[in-house]
Amino acid sequence: MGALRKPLRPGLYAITDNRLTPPETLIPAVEAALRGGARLVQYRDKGSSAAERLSQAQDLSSLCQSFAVPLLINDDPELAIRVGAAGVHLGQNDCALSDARRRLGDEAIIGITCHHSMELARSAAVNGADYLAFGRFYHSDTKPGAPPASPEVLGEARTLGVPVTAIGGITRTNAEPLIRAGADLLAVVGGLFGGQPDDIEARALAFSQLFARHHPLFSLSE
Ligand SMILES: Cc1ncc(COP(=O)(O)OP(=O)(O)O)c(N)n1
Ligand SMILES: Cc1nc(C(=O)O)sc1CCOP(=O)(O)O
Ligand SMILES: [Mg+2]
Repeated sequence: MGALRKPLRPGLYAITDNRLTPPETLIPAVEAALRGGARLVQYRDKGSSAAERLSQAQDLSSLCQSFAVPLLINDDPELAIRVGAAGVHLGQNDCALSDARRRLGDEAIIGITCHHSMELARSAAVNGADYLAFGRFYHSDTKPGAPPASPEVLGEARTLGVPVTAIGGITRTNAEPLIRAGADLLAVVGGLFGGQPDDIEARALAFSQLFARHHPLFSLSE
């Protein structure tokens, strides 16, 4: 793996969910994740109106800036521009990486879903993706139909020199093999925001401690 580019640091990648982090708890929930050491945040909301999404993304953008942690917007480069987010996450059925890059500029962080495919990963790397996302690694209540992946792809993808993200059903108790296999970031919804809200910070901290033990570039103090 090369050094992480732009402001990307290895660690927990917190992804919001309009079911688990509804508008009234979104900001305290993400703040707890940031206090626990989340290194990247994604606003992913498949249910709210455009006006609600704008308001929530604005609030998240301010919060993430106060922690100096990049905020990415799922699927929606225009919303990312409107709220001054650091970038976007795009799947294979979302807008093309080249279009998003043209709209957001060279400094934007653009992550690409690669499922379990090195072919998709090579194409995303050649086209300037800032991280490659593989998954799902475990059963996911958030996205049960996501195609499965196995950890070997993480090690293979490291050879491309682009940061590698793992997603899908990840919890504190099943995360270690994914970091050891090569994940720079673990993208988590239910394993972070599911369960008791009071425990979010402790859950995030547990992920951070796993990175401290098993990722060569992780630093708790950064
Ligand atoms: C970090 C990360 N990895 C994968 C996804 C999934 O993106 P996509 O395939 O576009 O599916 P939706 O999230 O849009 O349902 C992601 N969002 N983040
Ligand atoms: C949004 C998403 N994408 C996936 C993929 O495999 O591409 S899995 C997933 C859901 C992640 O949520 P949880 O941590 O609750 O499983
Ligand atoms: Mg998408």
